[in-house]
Amino acid sequence: MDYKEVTLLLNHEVEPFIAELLNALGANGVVIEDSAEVSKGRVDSYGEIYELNPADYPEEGIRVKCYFSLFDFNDKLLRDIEKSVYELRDVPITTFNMTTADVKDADWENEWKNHFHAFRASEMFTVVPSWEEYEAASEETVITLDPGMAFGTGDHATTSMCLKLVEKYVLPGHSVIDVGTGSGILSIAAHKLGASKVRAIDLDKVAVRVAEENFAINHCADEIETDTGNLLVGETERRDIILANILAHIVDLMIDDSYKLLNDNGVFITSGIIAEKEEMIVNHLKKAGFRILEITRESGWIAIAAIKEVA
Ligand SMILES: C[S@@+](CC[C@H](N)C(=O)[O-])C[C@H]1O[C@@H](n2cnc3c(N)ncnc32)[C@H](O)[C@@H]1O
Repeated sequence: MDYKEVTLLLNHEVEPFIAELLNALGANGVVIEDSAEVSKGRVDSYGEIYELNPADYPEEGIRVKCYFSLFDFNDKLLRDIEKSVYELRDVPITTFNMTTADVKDADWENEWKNHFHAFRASEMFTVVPSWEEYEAASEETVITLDPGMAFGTGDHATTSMCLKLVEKYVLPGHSVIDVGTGSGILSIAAHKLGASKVRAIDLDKVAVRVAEENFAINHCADEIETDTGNLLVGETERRDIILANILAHIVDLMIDDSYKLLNDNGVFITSGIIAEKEEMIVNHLKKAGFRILEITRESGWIAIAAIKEVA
């Protein structure tokens, strides 16, 4: 299928909100190019700086590319994007520019590849694109990924915060369900940590296919169960760990079911929550019976680990 690419130039303050906003309007994928990345540089495990190509990044602010199928695209959509950006509460809009272009499906898949290089995502895990040669140091555990059209290269703040929490709370023998698995990255991490049973589900059929491909690349296709599914609807098996990196208003819908489906002392690890929604989610978690173990924060996003504590 061919897509319409919508490119937005925006000031930095919009960054924590723009992916959620565009996803809510039906975007099939969002890529954010941040001018600050060029000056930051990236370090791989040998201490070499990745040379980022400045031509791939805007001179200032952020460039956001998102993709809509031709069925969903029309002039009203562009007006809705502009209106939603200007309606963001407490965010000054000092730069706004929007252009569109036609892209072939294959071009969009390749767009990821310009921005995705091997990187250390947590103390233990290094995420490596499937098309890149990488020699891991002895202390690194590699997750090999081709995210294709699914979310989850690991370098989004929400994914990397979840990975760190997965590394901390998933223990050998645990049973895990990964709701909104995307590329499958968190399930692969849980498996590599010794989880004995992992189930990865996503509402999006394409994401489930991509996750299955990534499980195969990481030699764990036979050990991780996959399915399409809407949150925890229809799930009956109790788990030690529930993972959900989705969006605050969606996570909110699964808090009570998560509590019911966790074993005693089981942990719910969740992200995709913008800082402004922290209070709402924390209050709901506590009301459901959870105790908050920790909250981590990065780039305007938060991640939470909460325990179903039984005295
Ligand atoms: C932000 S991505 C997270 C991907 C990956 N788990 C990660 O941490 O990088 C959210 C995923 O949740 C899926 N999703 C959204 N709503 C869902 C729902 N109601 N039930 C299951 N999955 C859902 C999306 O299709 C997407 O793949």
